[in-house]
Amino acid sequence: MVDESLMMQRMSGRKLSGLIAATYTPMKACGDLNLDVVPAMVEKLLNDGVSGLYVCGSTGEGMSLTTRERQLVASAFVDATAGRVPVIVQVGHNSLREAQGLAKHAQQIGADAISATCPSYFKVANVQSLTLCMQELASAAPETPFYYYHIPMLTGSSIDMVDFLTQADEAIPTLVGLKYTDTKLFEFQRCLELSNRKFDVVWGCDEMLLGATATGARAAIGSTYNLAANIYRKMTLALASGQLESARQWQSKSIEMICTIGRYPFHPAMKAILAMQGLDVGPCRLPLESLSQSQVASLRESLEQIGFFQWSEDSSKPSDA
Ligand SMILES: CC(=O)N[C@H](C=O)[C@@H](O)[C@H](O)[C@H](O)CO
Ligand SMILES: CC(=O)C(=O)O
Repeated sequence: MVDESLMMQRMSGRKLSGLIAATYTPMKACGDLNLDVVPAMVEKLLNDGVSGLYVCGSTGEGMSLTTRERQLVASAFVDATAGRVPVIVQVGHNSLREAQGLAKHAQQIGADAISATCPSYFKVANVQSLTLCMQELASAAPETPFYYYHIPMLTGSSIDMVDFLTQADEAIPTLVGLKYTDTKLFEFQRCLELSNRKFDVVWGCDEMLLGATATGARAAIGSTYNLAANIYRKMTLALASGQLESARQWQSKSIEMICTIGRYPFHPAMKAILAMQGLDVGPCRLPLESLSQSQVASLRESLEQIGFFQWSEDSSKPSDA
């Protein structure tokens, strides 16, 4: 049975805020999980000032893991975090039954929230169908806040999110908001402003965080907050103190970093950068062209050239770097 009072308590105005890292899933060279590294990953992120973790998302390769592995990864991050920041577990699956199992497990281990993409092999074609799918999924974790994960570039379902929030509000009692990974700032703004700012709509495109912050974003979930949370924090601080030009320069550093990484297979390159920062999280699960030694060397050189290692670590202004 749904414990309404508990639900109300958990959801009463507690919105996410700040930078939430979409964590990598650490693996051994052979491709098996390497969960021993999780505590060190969590400590690094907390030291970097990250204010939440998003586990088994796109960055964490949730879709490439077995159900059991996803449960183990979720438990490892929840345990290592020990309540210091919220942990959101991504439970989307092409099989809604599997997704329900993951949702139930996430609730049992005490995840602060769950989040899910829609099924994507057979496309979810309209808002009614999306609402029904997510209702079925979220009902398996009736005491855990739910964020729908809107990422049309990967799911192929670009359903209007204002329509979805409007319909799903009643149908899904645990729905608290969205992880919005698209570039339509106007749609994001409408979602934020819907029903007297009822929903927690979290921004998911790191290279446009400045625009999203100006639009009203209070929280962002992304992959590059694993590597360079610092530059985004400086950007947000600059914006908050009216230094728009400086804020723009920090966003421009983020774009430069992402474009540099984007010249290589993206996720393996991100994992290689974490290794440069002292955290060996191994290869990716899919054979996504692991970087050769010479590619790692050239990635490092390109990052040095753009000043990445200075501006992701020190506290100087971008113009001083
Ligand atoms: C597809 C994907 O992984 N999107 C992430 C968030 O949802 C982002 O954090 C991007 O990785 C980031 O914005 C770089 O393009
Ligand atoms: C980046 C992101 O938000 C994800 O990994 O799902």
